[in-house]
Amino acid sequence: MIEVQGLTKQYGDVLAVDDLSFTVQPGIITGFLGPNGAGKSTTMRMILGLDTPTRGQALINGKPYQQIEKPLHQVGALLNANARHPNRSAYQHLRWIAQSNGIPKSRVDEVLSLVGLSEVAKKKAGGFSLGMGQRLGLAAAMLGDPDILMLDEPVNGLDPEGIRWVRQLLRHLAEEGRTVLVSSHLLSEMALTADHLVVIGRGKLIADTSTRNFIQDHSQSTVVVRTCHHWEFLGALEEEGIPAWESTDEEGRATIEIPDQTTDLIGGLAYSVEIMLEELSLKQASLEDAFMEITGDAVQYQAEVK
Ligand SMILES: Nc1ncnc2c1ncn2[C@@H]1O[C@H](COP(=O)(O)OP(=O)(O)OP(=O)(O)O)[C@@H](O)[C@H]1O
Repeated sequence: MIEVQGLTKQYGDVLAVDDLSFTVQPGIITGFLGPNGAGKSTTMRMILGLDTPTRGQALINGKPYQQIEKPLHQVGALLNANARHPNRSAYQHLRWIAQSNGIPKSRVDEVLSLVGLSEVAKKKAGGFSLGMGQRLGLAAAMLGDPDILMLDEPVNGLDPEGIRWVRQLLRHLAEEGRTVLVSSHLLSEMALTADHLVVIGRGKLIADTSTRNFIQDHSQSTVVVRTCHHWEFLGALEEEGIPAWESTDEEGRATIEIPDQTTDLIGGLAYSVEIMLEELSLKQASLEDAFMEITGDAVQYQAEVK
């Protein structure tokens, strides 16, 4: 389990992380979501003891990272997939990490096979593609067979097959009962990967909820109706106490928009009041739009500081 309590990081004038508190539970995939510059990497670095908090603390299984004995056996992290020596082979890279942490050679072969790099294990890592680099980073994170995995944007730059592979691997690791925290700036990706979401914007906590609830709360659907009996139908809606507003479609025709209703109900109402509809459709707000809206301040902020 990871516990973040009042975590704050100030870099000069920039408040990168602002009084952040959340818990990451084992057995599920937790998505750490926020636009670029929201403070995800800084938070992860503080959890891993690579950056000192200005205030607050982060605990891993009840202890600050620095107090953990054999940390690689408890926490595996992928922060920067390019952190490898270009002239070392994948095998040498992992062997070096394993050796300095008392991990047997046999485990190197195991993780290479786990990430599908066995066949290129002897090749220089400098020539690896982005996807192979991510796989090598994941192999390094799993070397100590840790209970906790923290991965910063692990699917960045991967092709669809690579993304699916990472998703399946994370699912497998969570099903084994591990704590999995994975960051991303893409809600669409996290909606498919994570069970739970911790959403931040401008260093602040915006949401800490199940992915299902987050999607339900932020994906609004609106029924759109077009009818020659425009005013009559608006009156019928009012009589039923159903809120609606007037709008126009792309061709400039008058429409009625009815939020949070189903086409079944609105179609049924039209039938019951004997009004013919020329159009009855459902407009779904994109989840990504909702995400941009709630984290919008953070994007604005980014534009200002650059
Ligand atoms: N070492 C540093 N010195 C000064 N400012 C920093 C430093 N590291 C991060 N920042 C600033 O802190 C804020 C948060 O950055 P951070 O990298 O944690 O965000 P992020 O959510 O991980 O973004 P990204 O998805 O782009 O990696 C940004 O405004 C960034 O410019």
